[in-house]
Amino acid sequence: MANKDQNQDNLFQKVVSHAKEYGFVFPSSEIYGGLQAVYDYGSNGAALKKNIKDYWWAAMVQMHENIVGIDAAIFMDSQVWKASGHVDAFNDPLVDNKDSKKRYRADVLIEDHIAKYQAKIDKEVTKGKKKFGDGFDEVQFLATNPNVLRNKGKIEEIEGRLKKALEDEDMAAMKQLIEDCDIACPISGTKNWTEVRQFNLMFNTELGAVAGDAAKVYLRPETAQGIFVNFLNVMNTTRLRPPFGIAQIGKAFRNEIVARQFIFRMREFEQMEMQYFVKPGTEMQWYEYWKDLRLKWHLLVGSEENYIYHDHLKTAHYANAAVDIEFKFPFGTKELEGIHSRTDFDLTAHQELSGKKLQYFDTELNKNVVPYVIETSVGLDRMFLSVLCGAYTEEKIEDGDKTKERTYLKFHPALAPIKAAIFPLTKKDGLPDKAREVMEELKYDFTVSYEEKDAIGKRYTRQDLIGTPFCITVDHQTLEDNTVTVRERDTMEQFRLPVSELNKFIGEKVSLKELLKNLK
Ligand SMILES: Nc1ncnc2c1ncn2[C@@H]1O[C@H](COP(=O)(O)OP(=O)(O)OP(=O)(O)O)[C@@H](O)[C@H]1O
Repeated sequence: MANKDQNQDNLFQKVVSHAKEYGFVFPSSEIYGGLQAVYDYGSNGAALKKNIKDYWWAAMVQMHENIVGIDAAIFMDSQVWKASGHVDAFNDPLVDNKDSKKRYRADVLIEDHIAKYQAKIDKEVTKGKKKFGDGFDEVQFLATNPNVLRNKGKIEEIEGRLKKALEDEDMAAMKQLIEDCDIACPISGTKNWTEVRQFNLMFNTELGAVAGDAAKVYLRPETAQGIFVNFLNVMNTTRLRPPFGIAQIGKAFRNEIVARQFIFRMREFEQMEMQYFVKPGTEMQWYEYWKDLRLKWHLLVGSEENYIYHDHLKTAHYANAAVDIEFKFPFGTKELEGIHSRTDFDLTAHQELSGKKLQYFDTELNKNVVPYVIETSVGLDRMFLSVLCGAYTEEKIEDGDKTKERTYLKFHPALAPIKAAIFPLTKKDGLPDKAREVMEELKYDFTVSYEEKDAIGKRYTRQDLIGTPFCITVDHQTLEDNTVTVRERDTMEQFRLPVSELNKFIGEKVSLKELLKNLK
């Protein structure tokens, strides 16, 4: 267990370093020390991110004739966030240590404390395995060992109290739990805590130049509300009626208290959300449809063993069913995408506060109705991280009598930042000119790169590290018969192709159509 965790920790550190070293993700304002939980995307990262967006947009908007895209502003009337419940309820419990001045999420402090009891149980199991060897019966051991039972009891007790305090939004109970658990600040080592209080995750600023007149506005914490407030505009301009969807990709901002795990939890991030408006009573059928289709979308570019569904037993105040698609990140299996049946909560709330009817005329019922909504919501940055973690591959390869390590990013070609790299074998004999000619043929359709520095082997390695699926080498034979060597990233196989066939060959491999026609 400990070894496995250690490997996973190492793997995560490697992915984070790789992302920086090869131009995928940099800490924001790094020359000034970096801004916590804010990141910039480098040349390869920006290209990968764009390809993920295109993949999502094609699957959601282009492939569904009843789904359209919009691009709403980040700033919205602050009444939007009153109606949606964010002003009153988008909170996390927060506690400060008075000595270190460090701020924590109270529930996370308690969960980290619970993890210590779990670690004690794991240690007992390791000891048991050592002692009893092949005769070790783990189930029996867990059910009877007094140390295990004591620690299990502690976990159950603390979890129960935490759950109740969160449900009741009882901050005093949360503080009491921190005291009863004797939790010390990891930085100062003291137990000198402030009261636990609710902390609203929305950032706010002022709109308007004249002091006093300026209105408070929030940076949107989700893109969904931009869709709800445009429900009528879209219906009126597209003539769509339920079932239909509105999709959007855009930035969202949350002042997360615990910002860790790289781009998994950021303060500025992007969401790809779609709200599907349906006739009341049909929502569960559409919920199942989207639950199924969204997982299939992930599986087309990822390995099946990395994804699971996690049904929510307790749903948010606005939902009557909710499921997460979770991904096995190296630091744990965590939410990647949420599919929520949001009922008519949002439209009804906006209808009440704005006084505008947010309804459609249902011809079967012969009356105006507020539709129900199924939402699919995936973080673009989290998707990026899942794709990066899934692609990071280290393997041993035989090279004569030596064994070498090879690291590469096994992106699906449709997502790879660069589709093909073009190399002249040498810098002599007119090969660079010929290679430039090949590049000219390809660059209008694909993102390609040209390299002539270093030996071919080194150039292959550099492209492997950024996940380029094809390397194309122009050699002396090219000058005679206009064929090139194509080397495939994953198999490292090489074969010759006429230059005239390259567009078609690469086009099929990276085509969203080839990928998405399997999305059924
Ligand atoms: N701080 C964040 N950084 C990056 N992505 C995020 C962040 N918060 C949410 N997301 C992404 O947006 C999606 C939808 O947001 P939603 O409000 O359902 O998340 P959430 O349940 O609050 O997430 P979590 O429980 O991880 O905070 C999430 O599935 C996730 O992919």
